[in-house]
Amino acid sequence: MEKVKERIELLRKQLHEHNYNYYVLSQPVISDFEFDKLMKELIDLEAEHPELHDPNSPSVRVGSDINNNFPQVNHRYPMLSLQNTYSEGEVTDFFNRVKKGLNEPFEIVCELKFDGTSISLIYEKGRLVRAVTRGDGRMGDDVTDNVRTIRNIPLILKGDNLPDYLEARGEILLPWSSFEQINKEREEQEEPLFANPRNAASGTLKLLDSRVVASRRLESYIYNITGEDLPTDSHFENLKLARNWGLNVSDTMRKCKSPDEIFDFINYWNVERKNLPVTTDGIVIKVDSLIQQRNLGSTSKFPRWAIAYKFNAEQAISRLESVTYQVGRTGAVTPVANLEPVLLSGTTVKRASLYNEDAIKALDLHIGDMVYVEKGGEIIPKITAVDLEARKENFMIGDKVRFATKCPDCGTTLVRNEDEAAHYCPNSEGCPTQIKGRIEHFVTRRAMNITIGPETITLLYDKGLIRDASDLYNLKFEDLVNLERWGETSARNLIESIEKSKSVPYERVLFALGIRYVGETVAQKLASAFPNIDKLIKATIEELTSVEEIGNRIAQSLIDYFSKPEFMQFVMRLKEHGLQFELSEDVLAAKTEKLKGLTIVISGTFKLHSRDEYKAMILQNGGKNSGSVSKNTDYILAGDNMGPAKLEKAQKQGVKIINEEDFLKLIE
Ligand SMILES: NC(=O)c1ccc[n+]([C@@H]2O[C@H](COP(=O)([O-])OP(=O)(O)OC[C@H]3O[C@@H](n4cnc5c(N)ncnc54)[C@H](O)[C@@H]3O)[C@@H](O)[C@H]2O)c1
Ligand SMILES: [Zn+2]
Repeated sequence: MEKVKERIELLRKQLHEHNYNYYVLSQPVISDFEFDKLMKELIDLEAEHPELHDPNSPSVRVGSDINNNFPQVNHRYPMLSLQNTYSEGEVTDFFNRVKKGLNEPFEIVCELKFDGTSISLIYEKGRLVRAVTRGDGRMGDDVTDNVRTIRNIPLILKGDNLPDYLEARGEILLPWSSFEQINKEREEQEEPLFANPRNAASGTLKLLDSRVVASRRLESYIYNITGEDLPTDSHFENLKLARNWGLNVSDTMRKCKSPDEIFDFINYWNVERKNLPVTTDGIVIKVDSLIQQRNLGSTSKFPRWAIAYKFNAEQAISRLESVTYQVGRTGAVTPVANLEPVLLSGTTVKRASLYNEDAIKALDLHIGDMVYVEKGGEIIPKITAVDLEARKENFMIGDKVRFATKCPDCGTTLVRNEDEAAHYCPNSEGCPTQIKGRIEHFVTRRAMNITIGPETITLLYDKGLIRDASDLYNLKFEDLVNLERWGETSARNLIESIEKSKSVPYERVLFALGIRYVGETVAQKLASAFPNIDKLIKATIEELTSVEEIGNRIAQSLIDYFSKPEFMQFVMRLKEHGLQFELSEDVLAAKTEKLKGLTIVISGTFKLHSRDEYKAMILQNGGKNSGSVSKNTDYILAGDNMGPAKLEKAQKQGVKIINEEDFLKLIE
């Protein structure tokens, strides 16, 4: 008995933590399948031991995505989760339960289960007034500003017979193509990758800068209409009408009458879903009639009139042939597993990522091992386990995999910092891959936008014409025109493109330098806080971390960069070539110091300007914008629906609360 209690408590604790990683941080550490297995164990144990019931158990509560960066809003109708299963038998059980519960004819609607993050779009008289996340099911985060940037969410609905009050509920997702693009950029920045499009979508929806959200190409799929005076009693018909109103309803939903028809739908989409532009992780099976739905009711966590059947992630088994290492432009070394080619989710897989030394150790990997590979949405698949049974009878088994000690490119001894998982090649000045990688980053479209490909960079590097990106500005027409396969036009084009890059604005030049952890957004933040490079070079850790979103890790990386003579000389050479190392006149002219020294927290929704506009105004006027209330807060700029937690904290700390008009007077 004591044992069971301990196990239940441990499971609850673990599941709470995984919920937090998944919903709030958008960085899960275990797979959904493993999570669902733990949850099932908890549910089964709790069913056997009703005396250990706890209303706060993760088995009876919706996992919450609430963080304190957004105002919270109550849901008029609760937003629940779905009961889920991986077993066809449980789908049949569900069907029979419904049949028994209703004891009258009924119809089922089968839909794809889109794997993103849920949203409730509130339309009043056809206008989008609010968009709220699921939160804990009873209240969610108000992310209206961000949702307004999603192109297939109409701000005004079409048609005349619209209900006065309407909640369109659906999923916000990131198509595969955008997900891969974002992860490619994060990889270049050596930022942690999103495990799958779902985490990328939920992470994006909770960003504080709507402009970044707008650039990420989120999409919505609407799967439910709630409200008073709905047009019909059929969920299916209402969704069809919603499509005419302009909402994006998938045309894959089908009506079914029997378990067999449901299984046909499941089997069809288990194959066909691989051709969809977005991720799906199962199908949802719902009772069609709204009256029947109400009669069946809900638990505190999910409706009794629906169930989700989830697809298993696809796995393959293959032999590990070797482990090789790749060096990135910041010197980070990543291990790659080379496998005997094997078919997985329709593509031939030859490589899998191994992340870092700890991941290799955890798998206890040996060359020749039979390993399980899975494609969970990553750019390249990952190894999830080793077949230990197979190892026993395996005559081909080789050495235990040990992380490389030398750089595969330049032979320098690798280093690993104490609190980091990654190994680095410290030879930033002489390691060819790093040098070429930095030049490739420097010229990308979003940095200096110079039209030159990796092959040309390698060619010019091998010929000794460039040793770093600043040498691009020394290139002469004569240097290029005589190169093999080059002509006058290509030589002239490159010279012109290089010349043009001298007018690229300061923030993009900062990004182009390729300082570890300094991505586009960070570069923008730095540029507005330190309007020229000399100020940035002189900035202390404290000054750097006082800028919004700049933490210790980024600050330390900047300090390290500017303390290396080779990088300082590089920056000076770029300066001599005439690149932009300060904010342009017009940006500077608009700047004031009216809010100098003041820290302001923004909370609630506003009428006169958007949150982002207010944020920009604070920065433009020399103030600091912070996400949470603390003893350093000077003002709270409060709109409607300010989060109750923030309000209470503000009153406790005695922070002054001002409204939109007061704020605008401050900067008049
Ligand atoms: N790996 C982890 O650490 C971890 C942690 C927490 C949760 N999870 C995963 O998340 C699941 C629980 O998440 P959840 O509560 O959001 O449930 P869920 O994602 O399994 O199902 C409910 C959600 O499905 C979505 N949905 C998509 N298409 C739909 C449709 N056509 N009709 C209705 N709803 C539709 C809705 O947003 C709804 O909220 C777990 O089963 C687990 O797989 C994983
Ligand atoms: Zn090296």
